[in-house]
Amino acid sequence: MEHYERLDKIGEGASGVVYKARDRRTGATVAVKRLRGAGFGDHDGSRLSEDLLREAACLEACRGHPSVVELRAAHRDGEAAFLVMEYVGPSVAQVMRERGRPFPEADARRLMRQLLDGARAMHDLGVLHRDLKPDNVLVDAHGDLKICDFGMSRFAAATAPPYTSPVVTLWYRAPELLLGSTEYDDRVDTWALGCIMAELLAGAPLLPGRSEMDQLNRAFDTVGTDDMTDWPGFCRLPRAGSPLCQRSRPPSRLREMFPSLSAAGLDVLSGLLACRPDRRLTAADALRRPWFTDAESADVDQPRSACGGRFTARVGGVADAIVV
Ligand SMILES: Nc1ncnc2c1ncn2[C@@H]1O[C@H](COP(=O)(O)OP(=O)(O)OP(=O)(O)O)[C@@H](O)[C@H]1O
Repeated sequence: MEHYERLDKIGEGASGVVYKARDRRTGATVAVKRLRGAGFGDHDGSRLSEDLLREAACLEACRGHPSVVELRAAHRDGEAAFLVMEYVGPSVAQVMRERGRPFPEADARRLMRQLLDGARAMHDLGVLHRDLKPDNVLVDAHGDLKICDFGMSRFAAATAPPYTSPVVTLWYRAPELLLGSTEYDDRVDTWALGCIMAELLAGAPLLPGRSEMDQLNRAFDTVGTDDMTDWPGFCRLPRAGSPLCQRSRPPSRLREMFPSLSAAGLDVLSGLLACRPDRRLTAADALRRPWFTDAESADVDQPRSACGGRFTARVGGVADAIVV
């Protein structure tokens, strides 16, 4: 890590501390995430190596997509493990806090197009992010978004269920996860994207629950249960017997909560926030809805399709150095 001069601390979370740094060889500003040190029961540091490899592998798979933060290097250095990434900018959470007011619909649509395009690409590659939230979406100098923090990610294609539960920060956690599902799919990410879309449009979190059951109650009260109990996977959910699932609920309140949102915007929001996972939009489905495809939105938004094409061709080679 001698190539990097550490500058300010820019973030800290459950999995590590993130610093702004300067690459002494190129002068480029980068972000260096130091993963948390080996803990109890990890005397040989094997968990740290595993965490580093998993996060690096998911980032590397998505490398070259304009909506995913770019991995530059990964290092295991004695007791410590580091991920070196392009430096992007503040998180959407920080930007929203400073802005203090909602985004207009056209801006929200442009941002959601970028996020859904990044999610579609990662899901096509078999990567589940599993922790999408405004803190894990960064805003670059052009106002474009990049998804970061793949610390909870997994290659779904490489491992069959059961998957770990719980994943995803509480306020963005899908109903099936709150009900204990271990057989979930990429639609846990699209639920989280629905919560982010609502937050961009409202300027405040949609479902700020205080506990898992409070979170589920808020989700059911806001979007309705969508006949959740008829979902074929429902009876396998560990918490299927919860009284919260038996209570009758009013239909979705999203229209009433977002009175000025266009019908096409509400169609995407309700589709991402469908309670039943089998009725929820995937990222690819969402991008095919009229909100994104009609002539007006296609003309007005900046579709980063040139970059999307570049991603299809994939950036050649691997990151600078993956040393574990
Ligand atoms: N490439 C980057 N460029 C700029 N800032 C970044 C970058 N990567 C991370 N950050 C900042 O650091 C914060 C923490 O990073 P990250 O989410 O990867 O760590 P974490 O320990 O997994 O956090 P959490 O537990 O909250 O999910 C981010 O919210 C963001 O503000």
